[in-house]
Amino acid sequence: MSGALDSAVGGAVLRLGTRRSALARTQSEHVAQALRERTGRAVELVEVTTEGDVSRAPLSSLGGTGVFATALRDALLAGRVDLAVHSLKDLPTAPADGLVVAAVPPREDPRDVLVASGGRSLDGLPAGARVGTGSPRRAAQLRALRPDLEVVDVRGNVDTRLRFVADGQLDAVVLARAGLLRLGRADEATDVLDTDRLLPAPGQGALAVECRSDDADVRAVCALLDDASSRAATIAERALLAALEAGCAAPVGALAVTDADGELRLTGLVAALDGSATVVRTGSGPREQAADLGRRVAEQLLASGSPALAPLAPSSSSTSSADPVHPETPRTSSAAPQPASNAHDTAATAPPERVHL
Ligand SMILES: NCc1[nH]cc(CCC(=O)O)c1CC(=O)O
Repeated sequence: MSGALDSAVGGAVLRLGTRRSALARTQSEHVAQALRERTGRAVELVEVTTEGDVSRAPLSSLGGTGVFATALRDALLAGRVDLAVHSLKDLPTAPADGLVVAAVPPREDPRDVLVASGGRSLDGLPAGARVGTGSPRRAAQLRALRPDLEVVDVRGNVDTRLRFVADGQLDAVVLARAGLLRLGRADEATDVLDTDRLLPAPGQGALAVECRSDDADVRAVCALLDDASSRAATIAERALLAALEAGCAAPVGALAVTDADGELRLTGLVAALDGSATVVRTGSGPREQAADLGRRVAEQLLASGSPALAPLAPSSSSTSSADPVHPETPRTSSAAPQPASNAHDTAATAPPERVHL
């Protein structure tokens, strides 16, 4: 079970824990194949059922969809698997005791896309069109861009969401381009939403390969997959998210890119859930100080005094819960029927779900 034993026998089979969704399996297989190619080691996928896949569960930590990560992390800590692949945007920002992100492989396209019936673009959707997303970040930015659309709260895996459009229940859905690319379905996108229109979630498009901190063998193997620029970008984005989680309850977007001189440039956004206010700040700095950059841009956002920044109600943060997978049918967003009001009122009556997808 231990890393030491694996090293002793040399080339022991690496057990890679994966969730069972098509996207999770594809991402895991992608990492498994990269490891096989670079190391010649055998890698087998071990399916781990997570709370997020089977039942309603409380968030395991402030601000994260820990439901997706917890069972994989438990399997790692129990020695049932040697490594696990997460969508970085689903991984809680709080580090897990005894575990380490051993690799951030080269990031896929971080942008969101629209998949609309009739091949429509976002601008081409008629007023009143029903657009599905389960993400407060996407909902808020969609409402800011197109207040005339009806944003519908949908849950379910990528295939389920695409089916809502195919069978006419919805006019469109918004999804991560990275997920569609990995599933070989990127050609179903009808509008690629540039990041100045819809800023992605922190970590979107990136994977995290996690293993036990004391497993030197697996850490060394995984290090071969690490991409310094993807890692630095996601460190900055997640530092921004972590700093904002401590201070506000609004949906958050963040994207860092490496510019021509090798510096990181980070854009962060918070939005009122109803789209009535958004605030965007940017900053840049050396890659080696990515976390500082994230905290600095977060401070600028917090200092903006924008009504988009709903203060975090003392009692709300630990009790809010989210189930990003079920039910499987679209339902009108709980935020939609509320009269447009400032973000402070919204936070007081209905704390937004602490899910930053
Ligand atoms: N929680 C859902 C989730 N987690 C990661 C991805 C897409 C892949 C990525 O962002 O890396 C998705 C689907 C989506 O947002 O459309």
